[in-house]
Amino acid sequence: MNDQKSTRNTMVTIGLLSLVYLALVFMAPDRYYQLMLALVGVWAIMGISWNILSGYSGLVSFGHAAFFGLGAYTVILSLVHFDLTPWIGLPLAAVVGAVAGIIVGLPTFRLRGHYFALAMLAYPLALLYVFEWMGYQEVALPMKRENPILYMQFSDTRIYCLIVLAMLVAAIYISRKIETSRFGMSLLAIKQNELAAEAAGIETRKWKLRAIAVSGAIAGMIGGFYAILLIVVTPPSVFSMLTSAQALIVALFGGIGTVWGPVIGASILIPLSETLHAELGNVLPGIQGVVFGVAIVLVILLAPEGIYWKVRDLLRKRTNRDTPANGPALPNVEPLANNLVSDVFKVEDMEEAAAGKIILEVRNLSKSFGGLKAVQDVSFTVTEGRIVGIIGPNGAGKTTLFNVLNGFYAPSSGEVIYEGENIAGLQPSAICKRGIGRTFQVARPFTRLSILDNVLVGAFVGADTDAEALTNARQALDLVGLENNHDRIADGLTGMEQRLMELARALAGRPRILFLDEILAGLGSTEVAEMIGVLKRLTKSGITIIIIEHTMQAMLQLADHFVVLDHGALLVEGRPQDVIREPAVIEAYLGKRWRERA
Ligand SMILES: Nc1ncnc2c1ncn2[C@@H]1O[C@H](COP(=O)(O)OP(=O)(O)OP(=O)(O)O)[C@@H](O)[C@H]1O
Repeated sequence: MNDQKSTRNTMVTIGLLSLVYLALVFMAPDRYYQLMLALVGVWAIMGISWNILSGYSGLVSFGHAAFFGLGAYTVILSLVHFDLTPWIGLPLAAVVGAVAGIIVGLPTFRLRGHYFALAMLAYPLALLYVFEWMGYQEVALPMKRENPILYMQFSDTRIYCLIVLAMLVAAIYISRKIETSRFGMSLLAIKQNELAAEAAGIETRKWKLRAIAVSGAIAGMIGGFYAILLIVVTPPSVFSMLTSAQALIVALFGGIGTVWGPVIGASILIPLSETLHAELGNVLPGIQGVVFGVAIVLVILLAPEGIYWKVRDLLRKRTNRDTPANGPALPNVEPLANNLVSDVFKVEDMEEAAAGKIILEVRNLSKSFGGLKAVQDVSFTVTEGRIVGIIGPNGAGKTTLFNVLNGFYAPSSGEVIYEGENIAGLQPSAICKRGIGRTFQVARPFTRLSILDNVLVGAFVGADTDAEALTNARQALDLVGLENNHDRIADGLTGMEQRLMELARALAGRPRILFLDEILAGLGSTEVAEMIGVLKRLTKSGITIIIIEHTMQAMLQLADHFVVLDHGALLVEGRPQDVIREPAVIEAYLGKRWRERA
């Protein structure tokens, strides 16, 4: 990510686009076409604003007209009432947009998915009626021809194009900065899986609020500029559904989740809709809406993530065809004997473990769902550098226990002591920040990102700077044996590679304890052996592992200590070779056939 090459490429692309834009502006035959080019810039910026919140974080907004309209009214009313120059009015509109973003975000981020999208719809509609009620049905820009530079009232439309180009370059720059920093990575993680993001130490609420503030600021500023271009502002012209829809559609059409999407979308859709409106507007009023409607249908059918990603996927497929696949270099570990028990139990290790330092102490932990006691009064300790296996029949409460230990559920009672502090009930991100990482049962790769960027998402929590995060991510890839494949795109990784990548993501946060939820699920026997080798190597570097796994054979090869749950309660705990001989464990979990084999 954030390397010099990517910054240079962005700068070169911005430079080339600016040259093309300027050439078009100066070749444009009349004012009409110049105005159209200015509008391309306006909607590209508005699309970028939408993309910063919705494209990166996945929180779809139908309400960006609220920020746009507030910006428009800020500029025009401050000029009408206070004679304030738009050069100050525009930054003021950005501040108003940012503040509005935070005010909207605070209550609305409590909602998820469709509920968030629908709630966002309400804000511009409410503002539309509020501004009408306040008597601002039609506010005209006061003419100040005596000082066109101070009041941004130029007779040459090309100057507006230059201003919008400068704002577009700034918006692209800001958006790229976000995209390639921990800000964008955090938003992408939220988009993929908000809970997993929390578990990776990302303070999701904080990043979402930052995103809506930046997004609102950009929308407010460009709304203010639109007011100057439009000369007359009415509530429907800035707060309408079409305004929000246009921001959304240029981004969706061009490519969601990338800064170039809105630029591509606006460059195609705005000239098309404006030209059709000019040519056919008399016979087909509302033709612009039709263009945007058709665009959205086409994009859903042909390229659901937009033109940018479609083209990129096609180019990548061609490149992959031309160059032989660079297979993954899996970690060089000796496959462990498939035959269990005998060679796994090393008494010396166990004695050493017993003498080790206690890193985690679970005291009388309980979690109930209504009347159901999913975890009941569970107590055990975890020794540093060891692997603790949590086992038990289906519904025994293993996942619930994991979720309480990771902060996804607050316990009904009990304590979890880590480094002298009771961490039970803290947020997942706060627990992760203290050095406790987690992987999930279902691997969740960010398919558009490289392996390195996927891992980087988890690295920010343990790093003060982006450079430190990058170093940690590379080291984590090294630990799991994926360092040679770091620039491969995550889409198309094998199940084993996805698991290793997810493990590296958790490791990149430099955890002292790692919770692994069925990390071996879906792997073949050779892969299981390889993964066991990787995990054992990790504990040699001092990491403590707590793992849920259904495959008993693998658990016996891995764990130094078993905690057995049944009906939410601790059935027995101890050394694996002792635990598997316990009649209660055989009865409740292993079954009679196990006794016959043992
Ligand atoms: N969010 C929830 N709301 C209500 N009941 C729940 C919830 N989560 C788990 N349970 C119940 O708590 C009990 C323990 O479930 P849990 O998923 O922790 O068991 P488990 O040992 O992980 O099972 P498995 O091995 O099948 O994953 C089950 O009876 C389950 O139905």
